[in-house]
Amino acid sequence: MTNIPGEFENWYLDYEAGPEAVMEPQPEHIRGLPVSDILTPSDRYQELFVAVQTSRIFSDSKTFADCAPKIDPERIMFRYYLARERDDFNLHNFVLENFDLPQVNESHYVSDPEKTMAEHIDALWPVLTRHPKQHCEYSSLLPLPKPYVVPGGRFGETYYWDSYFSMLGFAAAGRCDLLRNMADNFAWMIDRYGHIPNGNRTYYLSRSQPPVFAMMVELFEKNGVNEAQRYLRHLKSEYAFWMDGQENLEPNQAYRHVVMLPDGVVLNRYWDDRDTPRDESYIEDVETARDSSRPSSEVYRDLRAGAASGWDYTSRWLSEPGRLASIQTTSIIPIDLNAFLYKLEMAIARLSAARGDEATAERYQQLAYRRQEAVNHYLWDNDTGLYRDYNWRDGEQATFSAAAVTPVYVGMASLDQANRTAKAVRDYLLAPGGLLSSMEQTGEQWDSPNGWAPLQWMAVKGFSIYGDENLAHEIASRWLRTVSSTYQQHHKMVEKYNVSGDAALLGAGGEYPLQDGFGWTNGVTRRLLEMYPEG
Ligand SMILES: OC[C@H]1O[C@H](O[C@H]2O[C@H](CO)[C@@H](O)[C@H](O)[C@H]2O)[C@H](O)[C@@H](O)[C@@H]1O
Repeated sequence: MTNIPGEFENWYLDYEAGPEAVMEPQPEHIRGLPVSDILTPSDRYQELFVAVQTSRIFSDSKTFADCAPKIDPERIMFRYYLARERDDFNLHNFVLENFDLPQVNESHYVSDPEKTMAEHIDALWPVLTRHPKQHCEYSSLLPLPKPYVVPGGRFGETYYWDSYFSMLGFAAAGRCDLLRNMADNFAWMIDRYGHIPNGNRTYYLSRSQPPVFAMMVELFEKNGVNEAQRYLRHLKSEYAFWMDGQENLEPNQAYRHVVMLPDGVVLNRYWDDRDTPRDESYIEDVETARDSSRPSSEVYRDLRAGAASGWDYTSRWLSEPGRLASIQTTSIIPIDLNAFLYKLEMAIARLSAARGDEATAERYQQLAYRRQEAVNHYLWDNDTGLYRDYNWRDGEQATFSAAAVTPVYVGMASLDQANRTAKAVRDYLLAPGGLLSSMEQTGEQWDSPNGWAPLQWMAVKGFSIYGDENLAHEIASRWLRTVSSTYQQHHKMVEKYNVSGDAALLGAGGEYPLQDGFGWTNGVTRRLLEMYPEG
């Protein structure tokens, strides 16, 4: 099979600062940051945490996980043990007296209906930007050295994979300051925590999210690779995190993110180091585990691994579509994760070669080719022409979903594979309002009828790289029509959309209400408007 390089054109970065070959890690006290609290709220507040979450005094389980204590947490616990013995004890009042509730900054933002959608998006970036000085001691928020952009709504912290798609919009708006700040924050987290967490919350530290740092770094590759060089060390550290433990595996064994297949090749899966209910979805996870006959710890681990995938939740991770308790994320080798890691291997190879380190370049290129071969063997179905996830425990391929565009997007597919993926996308996923997430309708938010900005972007860009400009333009224009008609009706951008029909509908499903803001929708839409000004 002939391969088409997954290069992006070096678009429009107007980045002036000189290249820095290495960005040395700096101890936190040098940067003036407080030492992070690595206890999550459930670790710290124990019985109080369980009481608050199970009594449902907040409709969203994330609210209490994001509360900041007004005084030292140990004193709060002391007060709690005394207060709860009293007959007139009121848990809700106790929480309000002892904690500050999270604020949603952009809820006060009033859209100007006169603004075009692009102007609205550009005006929102400052509203969605958080500054390091807002850190509260003992809150679950992890301080970051530089300003960062959040998705919006209940998501008041930075999110790993969302950020790449938001960054497309910063670049289109000429916000190179934000681009650099975001990339530097993620590099800093790799130094500080050994990986990029799901988001900058203590309760997100035990997992990561789809590894897209190599794609962020690629945004700095204008005029060769000089600007990207400063992140090479971080790319290697991130790779070590994802491959941790591979050297001790035997065939059919798995450890954290790595799985050894029967022929000795290693591919990756999503994972979370904890196996308890998620702090931010505590009661939801307890109820899901109750609905399963498996040990609760296994269900919790699979729910957490599903959150690490960014597709929380989807039929891709379920053995019985529509039944969340059948979740089996850790049994699945996902097509998108392995494509992102191919991209990471190729980025390390390319940046090492540019530095004259041929031995490292050669090693990572071989790793990438090996992964590509293994994906072709286990995750590519040549009979039907589909990329699918692979269940390594039962040795079967799963159903087709929009994740199949990822190998096209990263340049890992042959021309034949890309063309056959394009045909499958047209046949099964192209809907009037854009690209559906999957063919299943389960009530989960990463299934049909929902469409999400990151999936539209990877499809548009991927098919365009492989020369199918018709399909690329078709997806882009359908998506832009969906987003702009919703914007005209509601003057807002949201997290996900129902793309199944001609009329623009807001997305629904999943474990929390639809959020507006919204980082990655804004970023992808802004960039697509630039690529396709006529729609
Ligand atoms: O609170 C539940 C879950 O929420 C997050 O997932 C969803 O929002 C993220 C931010 O936009 C996005 O990255 C993810 O793809 C969405 O499914 C969070 O990432 C999960 O860890 C969390 O449990």
